[in-house]
This record gives sequence, C-alpha cells and structure tokens, in this order.
Amino acid sequence: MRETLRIATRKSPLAMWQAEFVKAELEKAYPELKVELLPMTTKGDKILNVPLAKIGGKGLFTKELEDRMMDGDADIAVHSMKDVPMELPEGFALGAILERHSPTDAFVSNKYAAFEELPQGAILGTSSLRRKAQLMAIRPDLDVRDLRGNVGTRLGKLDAGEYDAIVLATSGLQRLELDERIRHEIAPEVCLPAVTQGTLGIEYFAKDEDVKEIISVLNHEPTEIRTIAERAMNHRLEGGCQVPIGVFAELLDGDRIRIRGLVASLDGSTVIQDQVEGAQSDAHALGTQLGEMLLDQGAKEILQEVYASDLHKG
Ligand SMILES: NCc1[nH]cc(CCC(=O)O)c1CC(=O)O
Repeated sequence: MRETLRIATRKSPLAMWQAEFVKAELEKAYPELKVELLPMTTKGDKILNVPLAKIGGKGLFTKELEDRMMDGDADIAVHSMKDVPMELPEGFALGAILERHSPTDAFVSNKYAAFEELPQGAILGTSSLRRKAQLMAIRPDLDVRDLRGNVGTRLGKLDAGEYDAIVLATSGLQRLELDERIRHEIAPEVCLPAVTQGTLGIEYFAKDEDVKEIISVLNHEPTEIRTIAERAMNHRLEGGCQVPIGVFAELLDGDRIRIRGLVASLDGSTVIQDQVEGAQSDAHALGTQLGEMLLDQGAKEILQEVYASDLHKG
C-alpha cells in the first residue's frame, strides 16, 4: 500500500475543512498512512463578482484539481457532491461517497427568527436560483438579491446590513462551527434541497486502482444510493446547480426509496413537483423516471426558458 496519499483541495475554509475531515477519516482507518493536503485556487473561486448562474461552466470548481491528479501531483480530490458535474471528465471516477450531513438550507438573520417572520418586501440574499425560486413561490413580495462568496464573506455581508436575511447550506455552516448563526433549518417541504446537498465525495484518477481500494472504506452505502437517485434525476433534466431544480431522496423501511423532485421557473411563479417510490436497487431508474415525469408536466418548457434567459448567456 502507498505510504502517502495527497489530497488536492480548494483553499476556501469550507473546502479546507472538508479535506481535513477526509484526511482525519483516512488516518483513522489507516494509522500507518500519511495524508497530505495540496491547497489550490480554482476558476470558480476567482470569479466572485458575477452571479454563479451566469458563469455556468460545468466543473468550474473541479477542473484544476483534476489537472493536478492527471499530472501525478495529487491522488484524490474531495468535493461537495453538489458541485460535481453529472458527468466526470474521461479518466476520472468517484471512489467514495461519505455519510450525508444535513441536506437542508439554513435561515440566517440578525433581525428575524424565522423565514415566516420576514416583513413585506424584506431583502433576502442567496446565490442559488433554486432557493430564490422556491422561497419566492411562497413569498413573491420578497426582494431576493444575489449573494456570492464563501460562507464567511456571505455572513459578513449580512452583518454589514446589506440583507435582512440570507439562506445558505446548513452543512456548510455546521462544518465551520457556525451553528449558532442558524436561526432555523428550512424544511425540505418548504425548500427542496439541491442535488446531494450536504454530501462529500472523493474523486480519483480511475487507473489508480490502489487509491480506489484505500478510499472505498469511507463509502457510506445508504448515502451512495440516495446520491445515485438524486443525480439520476438531475442528469435526466440536464441540470447543473445553476438551474432551479430541487431533489431529495429518502430511504424507507423494506429497502424502499422515495424521491421528491421539483423544477421552478426563475421567479417561482410556476413550480412543478412530483415524487416516486420504489426499490432501493432501482435508485438510478427511479431518479430518471422522476426526471421524465417532471419534463412531461412542463419542466421542459421551464428549463428551455431558463437556459435561454440572460442568466445563461455568456
Ligand atoms: N454552492 C457552494 C456550495 N457547495 C457546497 C456547499 C455546502 C456544502 C454541501 O452542500 O455539502 C456550498 C455552500 C452553500 O451552498 O451555501
């Protein structure tokens, strides 16, 4: 077995936490193994003044990490699965899906205790079209404004008074020990999470079979099944994280799985949602089926509109 395993990681505090977490888990499983971090900056980290939806570009946060693995400078990359494109570049694979952390979105505010308490026309910050569309579907009066940057930057903008409240991933806040900033977690029934939100995955260079063997001890099968189901739905909808798509798979008794899915227009005025249930062994087919059901019910027109809109040009 290798004596050293090198993790390519983005430099943001959240990405560093995630890489350190995987390092610790690997060293727990293999006390002899030395795990090193190779921190780097990606294109997605540099472009901060443009809405995330506008830069589009699949793999914005993963390309540079893959280049280092291809060059042989790193063995694995740790990702928020949410940011991983539905199809990996040739030669790369996912070797482990870790046990899911909280999938929800968190409501954070210095003025209001709950989303429901926001007054008419309140200014809400979020970088996600999915959050914007679903929250505006319930509260069309809200003034939703773009909010980019890493978790610390976003909280800083809230504290500077630029927003009445912001919404961001619960897992990101918890990982950075910022739990006390969370006023409440928004229930999936109110805001369906992004595909695989709260799940970490490990990517490796597929020809390195010994690396795959090492990291496979961290794979969490129930999370893997949910990940397969959610990514299958997203793949059928051809959605990146920059379209208003929500999906949430839950495992039920008797080896069953239920997947809820949603596609919304940008302003939340149209919301299409449905769900499927079946055997966990059919997770992939069920996810695809749910995607097709949503397309048939009008998601196709909505997505065409989203892709054609200004947000997706350039
Ligand atoms: N979009 C960036 C991003 N990618 C993953 C997370 C959170 C962690 C996760 O989902 O595992 C975040 C922050 C956020 O959406 O607030």
